[in-house]
Amino acid sequence: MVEFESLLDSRSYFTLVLHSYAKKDSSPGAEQSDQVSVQGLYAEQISGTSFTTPRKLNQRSWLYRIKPSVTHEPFKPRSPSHKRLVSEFNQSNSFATPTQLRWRPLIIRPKMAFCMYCHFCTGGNELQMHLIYHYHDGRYAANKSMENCAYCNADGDFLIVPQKGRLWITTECGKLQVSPGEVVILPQGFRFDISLPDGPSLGYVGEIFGTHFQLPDLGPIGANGLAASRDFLVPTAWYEQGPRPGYTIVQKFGGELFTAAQDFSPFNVVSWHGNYVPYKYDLSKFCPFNTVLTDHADPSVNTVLTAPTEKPGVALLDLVIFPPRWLVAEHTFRPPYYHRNCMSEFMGLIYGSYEAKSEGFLPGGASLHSCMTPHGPDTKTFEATVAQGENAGPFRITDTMAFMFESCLIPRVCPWALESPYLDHNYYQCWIGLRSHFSHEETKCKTNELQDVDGAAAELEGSCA
Ligand SMILES: O=C(O)Cc1cc(O)ccc1O
Ligand SMILES: [Fe+2]
Repeated sequence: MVEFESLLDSRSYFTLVLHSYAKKDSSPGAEQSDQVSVQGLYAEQISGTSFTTPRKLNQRSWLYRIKPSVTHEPFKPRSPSHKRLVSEFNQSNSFATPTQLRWRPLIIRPKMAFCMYCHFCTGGNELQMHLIYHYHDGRYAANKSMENCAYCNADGDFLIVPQKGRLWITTECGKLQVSPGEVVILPQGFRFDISLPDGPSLGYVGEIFGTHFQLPDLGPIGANGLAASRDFLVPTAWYEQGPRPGYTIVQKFGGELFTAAQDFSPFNVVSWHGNYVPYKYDLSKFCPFNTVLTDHADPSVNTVLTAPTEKPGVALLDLVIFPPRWLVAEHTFRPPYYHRNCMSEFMGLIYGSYEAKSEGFLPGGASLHSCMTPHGPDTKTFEATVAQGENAGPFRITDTMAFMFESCLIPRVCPWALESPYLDHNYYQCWIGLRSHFSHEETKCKTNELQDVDGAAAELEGSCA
């Protein structure tokens, strides 16, 4: 593994260029693309931003490979029955709903490989945004390693959040082992395969289009805190040689799947350098921030990565986490407040329990609170907090990792997510028991007291006159 230092610091004008060589002396020559490349390798560039994107945001890498990616049979559409599962969402095949939605954890059906059966449960629309941005998120379930095939997402970047079972991901830049508690970014265009060393694997997938993730600015926090760039890891170069008859590239392109046959492995990159590369991050390395005296900080305080839009501070997708931490706020309602948000919130739970939900939101489960949909702690959480009284001592939230994908786009929900047996039709019930704690009598009394004080003050003034 190589450290990803400063790669994500888009503000650094001198972005450190990473390089990795799987074989001695396979480093490129003085030029990116030598006429006779070092050790007979083909030089191939992969661009994650347009050629002319300003330098501080420009992302590209040079891959030095045994055979170039272009050496394959023509792409053919995959069978229509499978296309349905990954098609982009539009007004006719998905629904916008302001209802609070929650899904139970998925149970894995037999023989599902990651690349073929992504169970996306929500889609995005572009109505409120520049056309280039789309967004959808959901969950994956797989119990079969990919064999003799690689997946390539030509549309956008995948953010994968495993919840159960490790993922062994081979990419063109090398191998990444990603465990629950870690997240991995597979940027647009990179070919990868996923095998499942622990058997069945569950988790969440977000996909962003037209932009890439970066570290959030730290503002007044200063130069340190939240996710540190040195904790993002990229793979070291790794390659396989020799014929691979019947090898298939599965390419997601415009929301549909295509396949192309080739007779060699796409993982034939002997060395690479550049700043466009798959990477992973261990969420336990995150340095959270929080309230230290009163009031509840907005969850943005613990943003791991952000995919920005052109509007300052408005994200196409923020990855926010709720990690173990101390809650110390004095006479403050500590759980998440009741709220409605112009941003849409998709949440998942990797392990433990979530501070706003006493039951029903399980590891592997998911919830969706769309733009301006009211939500907040369930009745039990509220009542337990009130019962604790105003002066609860410091309390450590432990053994938990929840996360949120927060987006300025309004998700559209696919029919199979709304008709899913995992949908919790009783979700709304968790708030129905919230009763009024307001007492008109007490208020009246307090108002009278105030009037008395006013009266006394007037008397005092009068006596002074
Ligand atoms: O809705 C949620 O549970 C996420 C959330 C947590 C929090 O502490 C404040 C706002 C918020 O949206
Ligand atoms: Fe929320």
